[in-house]
Amino acid sequence: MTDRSFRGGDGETPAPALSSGDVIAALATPWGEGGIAVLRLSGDGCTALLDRAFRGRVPLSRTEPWRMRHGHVIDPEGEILDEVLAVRFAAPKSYTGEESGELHCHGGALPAQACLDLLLSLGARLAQPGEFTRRAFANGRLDLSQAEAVLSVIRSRSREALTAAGRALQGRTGEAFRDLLGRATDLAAHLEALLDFPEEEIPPLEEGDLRAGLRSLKGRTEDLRQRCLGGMLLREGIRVGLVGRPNVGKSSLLNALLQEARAIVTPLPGTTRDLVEAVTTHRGVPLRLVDTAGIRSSADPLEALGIQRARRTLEEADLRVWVVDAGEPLTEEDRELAASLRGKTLLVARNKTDLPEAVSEAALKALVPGCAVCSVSALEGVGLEALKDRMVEVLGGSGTLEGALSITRRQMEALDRTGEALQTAASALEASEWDAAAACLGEARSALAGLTGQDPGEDLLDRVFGEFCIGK
Ligand SMILES: Nc1nc2c(c(=O)[nH]1)N(C=O)[C@@H](CNc1ccc(C(=O)N[C@@H](CCC(=O)O)C(=O)O)cc1)CN2
Ligand SMILES: Nc1nc2c(ncn2[C@@H]2O[C@H](COP(=O)(O)OP(=O)(O)OP(=O)(O)O)[C@@H](O)[C@H]2O)c(=O)[nH]1
Ligand SMILES: [Mg+2]
Repeated sequence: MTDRSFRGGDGETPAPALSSGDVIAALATPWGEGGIAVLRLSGDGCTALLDRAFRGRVPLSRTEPWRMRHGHVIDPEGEILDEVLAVRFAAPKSYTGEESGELHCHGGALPAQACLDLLLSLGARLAQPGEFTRRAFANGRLDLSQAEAVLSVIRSRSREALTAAGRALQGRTGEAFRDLLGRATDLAAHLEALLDFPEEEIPPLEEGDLRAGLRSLKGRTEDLRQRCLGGMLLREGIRVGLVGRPNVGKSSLLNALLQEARAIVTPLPGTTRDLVEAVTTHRGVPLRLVDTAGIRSSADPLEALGIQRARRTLEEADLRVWVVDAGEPLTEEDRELAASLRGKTLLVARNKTDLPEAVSEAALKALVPGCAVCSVSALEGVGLEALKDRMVEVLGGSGTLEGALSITRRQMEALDRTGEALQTAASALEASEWDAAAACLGEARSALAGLTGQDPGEDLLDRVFGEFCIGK
């Protein structure tokens, strides 16, 4: 058999010299019991390294790449560590774009650990979090938004989120970013050319063109922002605080929204003390609902602590649902709470609409102007779908989530910066302040360049890939 000379690490075959740190290895599947555990390697020389650990009918290096082979992983003493399948990828046709390989071991922490230890002892280095994907990025296999999308795919919590992440992984987001950057660059070049004119001689026609170009760029940026906002919602979800005075039915509403008796409900005001959190998914958007203690002034120290937490949730949530009892006239507590909610992202849930009406929608709209009021009955399960629709809409998932593109918070911030810079540029242009307009356009371009990942700094890459798990 041809594989005899490839008996790995038995002292007969000297290890090929590896430049240190070139070959990375890691477990690509979770630790613990499972069907299969996949170890992956990447870097120049990883096939030679695998030859010393894997014994099949023929050495892996002599097999056709991209085809699975059966064999055993053998330690330096000749002991079989596991029966495995192995595959090699020839550069550049691999995930990382480098020479790569995989060992598919029996699932379970021990076989995988033993095989990984062997690979490390043979000269591989344990990969850092996200290092495979980082190498794929460095080798131009993925752009930065695709790399970030890998994580979104992994973390998707709904089919809709997976679709949005899949679009980004296919490169849709990167394309859109590059398109905007290209247009911004054209505009900047146009503007620079005009700056060479003495001020009074700028042709009015050119000026009109420039304004129109900027308007269209702003429009495109806003469209993209909407699609990305949808993606953000699908990826990150919304933290929704259910707040209100005691006994209005916050816990009942939580339970009704979850269709599960999660929180304790009693007719006594002051039932809920601690925060009760639970997630439900609506139109693909994870809604993290937080039930809180009814807010009132209380002498009970325990209740007071709960109320403190309720107030903190009120401050920190992405969205507050102010729950009101429609069957009882508004109290001073209601009015105080309404005042403290003013200016925040808010929905009103007019609960207990199965009872004779004491509080009308109009009265609430007058109390919190511009705020949507949803009439519901937690008891009878009325109006809950509409309430959930509104939760998603209020945070910008209006229109459709259909064309949503998954992006990260980092990307969303850069897109926001782009929009703001374009807005300022437009105002400057209207006022014929050319230099200011050029500066703002420059800002927009640098924000977009951060998005397309052209020339990213090490710290940015550390931040992006540091979130990944080892082996991705
Ligand atoms: N076993 C295994 N499953 C996996 C991965 C992997 O690396 N290994 N992936 C990784 O995370 C994902 C799939 N992504 C991948 C993307 C490109 C290539 C690749 O080798 N592309 C080459 C060769 C294609 C070919 O066979 O011709 C290319 O595009 O040139 C592999 C995986 C999910 N499933
Ligand atoms: N008729 C009617 N009663 C409701 C409705 N929702 C809740 N209730 C009742 O109102 C009372 C208080 O409900 P909870 O859900 O405990 O109210 P809460 O706002 O969580 O109260 P605290 O935890 O004390 O702040 C209970 O008796 C519920 O059965 C509703 O839609 N209609
Ligand atoms: Mg409660």
